[in-house]
Amino acid sequence: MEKYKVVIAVNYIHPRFLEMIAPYCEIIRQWKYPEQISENLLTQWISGAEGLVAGQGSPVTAKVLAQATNLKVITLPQTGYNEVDIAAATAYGIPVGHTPGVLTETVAELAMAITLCAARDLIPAHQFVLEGKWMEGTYPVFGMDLSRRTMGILGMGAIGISLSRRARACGMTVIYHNRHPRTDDTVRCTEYVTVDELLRRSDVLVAAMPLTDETRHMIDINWFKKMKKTAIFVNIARGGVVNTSDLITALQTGQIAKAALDVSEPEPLPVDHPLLALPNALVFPHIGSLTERTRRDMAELAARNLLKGLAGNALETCVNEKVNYSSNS
Ligand SMILES: NC(=O)C1=CN([C@@H]2O[C@H](COP(=O)(O)OP(=O)(O)OC[C@H]3O[C@@H](n4cnc5c(N)ncnc54)[C@H](OP(=O)(O)O)[C@@H]3O)[C@@H](O)[C@H]2O)C=CC1
Ligand SMILES: O=CC(=O)O
Repeated sequence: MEKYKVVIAVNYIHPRFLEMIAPYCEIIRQWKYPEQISENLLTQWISGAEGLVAGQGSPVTAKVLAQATNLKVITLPQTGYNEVDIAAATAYGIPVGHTPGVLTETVAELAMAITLCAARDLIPAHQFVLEGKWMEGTYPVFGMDLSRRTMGILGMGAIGISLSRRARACGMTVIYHNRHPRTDDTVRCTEYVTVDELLRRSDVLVAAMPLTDETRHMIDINWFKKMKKTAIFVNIARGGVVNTSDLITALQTGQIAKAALDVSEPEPLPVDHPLLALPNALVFPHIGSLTERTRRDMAELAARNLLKGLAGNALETCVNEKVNYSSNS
């Protein structure tokens, strides 16, 4: 049997993914460097590919897709699909697979964890012990308790809902904003509010929406000015939903109290980036779904989506359902 020709344009791929596709696919090109692959190089590589593995940092633009004459499927071993021009993929009839669902609880758990780290000053407190300062006196910084506070979630989707359950378990009131209020039972005990009300009332504001043309740099200084000066801003969505220099200003001027960020713009964040010089910003290296079990589940779902698409069968989790194979047959 002739193997399908596949290009891997992400610099890390879980071994389980490679193991699952090995009997059916020949990897004709694989990007292995820490920086992201350039649009020009991907444009050259794509012409012979039937399958493309893309994701964090791979620019699957309209220019790249215009050369993808043999491409049957794109698979992303992640949920966010902001790296792919979905309109162009759809126009070319190429289904794009991603991995929602299998990582939801894991990412919500991380969101809750970094919220707690920021609220209770956990990392500086640990540092205080490591530096031997405890011998000189008690830890001098008061934290903020979460119970009887309000969490505002911007983007009440799968991850937002899972996070809202955790926040309520901590005794928080949960309010949220989406473009459309949810009508299902999952948002029971939460309140839909306008953006202005979300900003005004939140003690913790969490960004959990996708990065799109509409949300890019949506959270800016005008938003921070409407927030409480004691508020914590948490980002588990994408760095690009925030104007980073405005966030730095807000943290420097006391417009908000703290930030806890699983994602940043750029990624990776260089060590001399001004965000890292701020004592009230906690930055984590995009580890929302980084557990052994979840990454394996994501790898397996991404591999199944690739193999199904290559065989002309419906992807299990498709971003552009309109061009998924089942809807064509
Ligand atoms: N840090 C990490 O490791 C991870 C980060 N992510 C990020 O989290 C994002 C969300 O994932 P998930 O919850 O599964 O996605 P979902 O699609 O389930 O939820 C997204 C929610 O965002 C809302 N939304 C979309 N656009 C806007 C907008 N302009 N303003 C306000 N709300 C908006 C949607 O509601 P409506 O359409 O009504 O507006 C929807 O409820 C992903 O796109 C990804 O970027 C995902 C996984 C891991
Ligand atoms: O950020 C990770 C993802 O799955 O999206």
